[in-house]
Amino acid sequence: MSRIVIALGGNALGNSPKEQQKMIENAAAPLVGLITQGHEIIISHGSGPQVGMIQLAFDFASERNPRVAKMKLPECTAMSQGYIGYHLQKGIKKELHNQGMPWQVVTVVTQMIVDKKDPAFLNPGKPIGSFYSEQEAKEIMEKDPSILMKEDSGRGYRQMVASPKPIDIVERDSIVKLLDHEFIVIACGSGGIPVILDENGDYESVPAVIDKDYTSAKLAELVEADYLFILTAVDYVAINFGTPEQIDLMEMTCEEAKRYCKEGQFGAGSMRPKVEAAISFVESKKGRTAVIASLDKAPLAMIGKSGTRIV
Ligand SMILES: Nc1ncnc2c1ncn2[C@@H]1O[C@H](COP(=O)(O)OP(=O)(O)O)[C@@H](O)[C@H]1O
Ligand SMILES: NC(=O)OP(=O)(O)O
Repeated sequence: MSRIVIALGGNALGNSPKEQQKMIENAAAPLVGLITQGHEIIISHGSGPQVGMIQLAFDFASERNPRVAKMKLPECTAMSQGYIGYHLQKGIKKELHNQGMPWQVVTVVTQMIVDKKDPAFLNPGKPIGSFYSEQEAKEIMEKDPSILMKEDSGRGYRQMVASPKPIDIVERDSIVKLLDHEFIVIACGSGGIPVILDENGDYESVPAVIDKDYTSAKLAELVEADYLFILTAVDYVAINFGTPEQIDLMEMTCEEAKRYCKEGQFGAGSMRPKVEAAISFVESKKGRTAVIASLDKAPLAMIGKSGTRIV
């Protein structure tokens, strides 16, 4: 029996509630399949697109109706944890029911401790929200100079926000207790709600979005997982990505992965955090393996027939 943390990418979850529910329904069978094989699973997920969408919806509504308040990033992140967690609970519960299995599935609203002096607060590098053309991005920045838009892995321009590194999970004990009682746990969604400890020992949220890949690696380490599966929108990690010389990688060692990172082979804010998270998890203890694969091919990735293994 292995303990497996599965991180679902926000961009792999589609662009609307309907698409998201469909993607999750498709993923539910292989996820439940892991449980029937005797494994224990913990699910985390991203929400870069969803957090941006929620923030934009509140900005738009509050400009038109004074009864609607603007919503800050930590609250948008909390809402995305609830919204995506709900779809995951629903999809997985349905599959459990179809297979006549008794397990319970539960989402934990999770806060993640970050360092208030993290240099990421001075250099926003996490893409959130939809993709825009260069012209649209310029217009958005002119209208609101507090917004920074940058190109994201050849896919268009997106809003960039601060993304500090995760340090510890506030609800860690609750997550472990739920696992010990055989719950299927969805936790650390959207990278976790970023909080810092104030002088009184209370947690205070900070305006940022943590990368769910780093968070998932941290979660996997803290719950002593054997495997970390990072499921996204591409089947493999590639070198020379997006060029005629693209090579999909079936496997890479941590040393090779570090070399490719140095060469700038992986998109900042997209594939690079996944590879760095995989390295950090694999190096945290002997025998740990990470796999980066597509949500579509999750069943194949789980039997080693698709995706990139980092060993
Ligand atoms: N070297 C690379 N190999 C594969 N994909 C890459 C690479 N560099 C950048 N990417 C991009 O990274 C994307 C995955 O990052 P992202 O969309 O942020 O993930 P998610 O939201 O699913 O967590 C891929 O869909 C691809 O467009
Ligand atoms: N929070 C986060 O990393 O989301 P994505 O995986 O959707 O980018």
